[in-house]
Amino acid sequence: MSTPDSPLSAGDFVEALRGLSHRYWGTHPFHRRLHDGSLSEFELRTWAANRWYYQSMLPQKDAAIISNCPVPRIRRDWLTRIVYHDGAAEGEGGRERWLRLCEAVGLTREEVLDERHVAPGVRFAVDAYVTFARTKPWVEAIASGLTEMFSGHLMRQRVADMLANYPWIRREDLAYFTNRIDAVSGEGQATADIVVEYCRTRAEQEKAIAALSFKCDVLWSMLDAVERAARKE
Ligand SMILES: O=C(O)c1cc(C(=O)O)c2c(n1)C(=O)C(=O)c1cc(C(=O)O)[nH]c1-2
Repeated sequence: MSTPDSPLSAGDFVEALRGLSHRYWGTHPFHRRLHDGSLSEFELRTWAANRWYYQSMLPQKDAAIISNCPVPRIRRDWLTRIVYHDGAAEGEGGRERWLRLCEAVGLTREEVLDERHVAPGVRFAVDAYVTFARTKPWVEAIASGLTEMFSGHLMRQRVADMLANYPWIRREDLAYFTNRIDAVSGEGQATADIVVEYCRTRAEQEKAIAALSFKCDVLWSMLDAVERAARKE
């Protein structure tokens, strides 16, 4: 008989995780405006310079997961994420592609790298994500990254909408997203498989759901802070 303490089946567990999709930042008003073309150039620059902080901290978040994880197969997997963002050499990788997008919207590398535009709320939210990965059990940290299950569709839409609605943005400026779309679909599934494999008890499953919920709050708070910072001009 199923009780409140009995583990969810793998299917129900994944459904419960997917059920958080309405909390994902895809529906945030600022993202809606990014997609429908109504952002000013200043708002676009504010978005790109702030999201830089998220992009730049992802390798440290993934390194924290590796440092807490005793499973070689998973550490190996997470290493590829670090190399994906940092690149195999200087001037390559997701980090570099994000900087190119920043330049395309009119920012200099210098003003992105020195973080002068990063809003306090964005820094606070991103730092909370990194601290989560450093201090929580590795499987919860991995579960918090499951927002990637929701991001493939959003990124595909973003490329189409930005090309249609900001005529001065070229396809090559969006290489960060076009490159990321393929990576993300595979990674989202692989992450879900790991979370299902390692969260066996109901308590572990609930922690994973809470971790994904926390991450939705991180992303949502980032956009709240970006929206406010972009009002200043
Ligand atoms: O453009 C997006 O909407 C979006 C969302 C997310 C996400 O949902 O966390 C990530 C990314 N992009 C992304 O590019 C990326 O590298 C990434 C890594 C992670 C993570 O939590 O480890 N999320 C995301």
